[in-house]
Amino acid sequence: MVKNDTSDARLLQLPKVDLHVHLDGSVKPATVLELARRQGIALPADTAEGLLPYMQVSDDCESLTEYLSKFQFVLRFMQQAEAIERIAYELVEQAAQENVIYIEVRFGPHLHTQEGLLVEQAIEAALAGLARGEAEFGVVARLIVISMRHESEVVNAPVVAAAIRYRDAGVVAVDLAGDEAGFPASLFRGLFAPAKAADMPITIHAGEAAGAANIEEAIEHLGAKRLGHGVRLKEDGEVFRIVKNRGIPLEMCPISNMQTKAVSGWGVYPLRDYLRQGLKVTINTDNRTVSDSTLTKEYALLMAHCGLTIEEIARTVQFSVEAAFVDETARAALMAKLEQACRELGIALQA
Ligand SMILES: O=c1[nH]cnc2c1ncn2[C@H]1C[C@H](O)[C@@H](CO)O1
Ligand SMILES: [Zn+2]
Repeated sequence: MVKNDTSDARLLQLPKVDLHVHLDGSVKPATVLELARRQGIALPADTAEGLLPYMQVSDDCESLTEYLSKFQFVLRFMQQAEAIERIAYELVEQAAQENVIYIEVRFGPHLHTQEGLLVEQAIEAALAGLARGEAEFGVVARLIVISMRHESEVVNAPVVAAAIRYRDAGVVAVDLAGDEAGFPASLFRGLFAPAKAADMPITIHAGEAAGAANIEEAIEHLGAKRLGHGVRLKEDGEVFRIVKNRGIPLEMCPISNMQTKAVSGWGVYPLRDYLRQGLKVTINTDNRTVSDSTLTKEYALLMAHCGLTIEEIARTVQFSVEAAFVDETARAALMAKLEQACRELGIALQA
């Protein structure tokens, strides 16, 4: 059994970077209790523990589609600016508790407009919560704006446009998430063209619930600079070479990948092979509540099940710093923090 508190205490102390974490998948159950009371919404349970079955997937989750069904419950409580601000702030707080030094939080602003909030207001609320968290906890926190695959171009185009307008205010990239098997990347070439034209970084969920063709499409036609998951890259040698030769980072999320059945188990999880074959692999949580994840836990599971060393874990954090959507001054500061801590912890980093 691998415990949440890992056997190597250095894992908790290691400075971390979370490049792929969804806001609505990382809401604390205790916060839902309070928001429901304040918003006058009835709940199916009256304790944080009792809410978990509604907010977390179980081990017998069969697919990404089933995994995605968990988000409906929590989105009901995230329709007001105040709630979004608080949840963003609390996500930075959760990250700080395990020594995350940089976090890119992602959310789909249109999902928060069911009660009249504007996309812009949702973005501003998330940015305000991240800024408050950054000021209080010292974790540099930025926002990625998501378009959802099941939404029409009429809904998604203004989301991408808004993301571009908020670029200087803390939105660092745009993303495409949701049902990958039902909505291939090729449907979204037009959607991301304005982001490409504005030189706004693009990351795309690809190769999670569908094959490597989506990865190729995301890179060649949507303009992806990073890939969400990319687990199924190994299915196509040519696409593998494209990702490797261009140094495109993979935002892998191991626990989530097990739950959505992107792979059939830890024994065939390709992360270590990808790393040893020279891919820029990063390790992320995806959804801290839905997946019951922390980075510390992801690292411990990878060491236990896939044989990663703590040096390899630190190497992935280095890749995360290199892949972060920040300016070079901020990147250098993050790298210096990581290097200093690794020296103190006795973890050898690659030069
Ligand atoms: O792992 C994922 N793959 C695809 N879509 C996802 C994943 N995790 C969360 N989402 C979706 C559900 C959320 O409501 C949405 C915005 O965060 O993004
Ligand atoms: Zn994701």
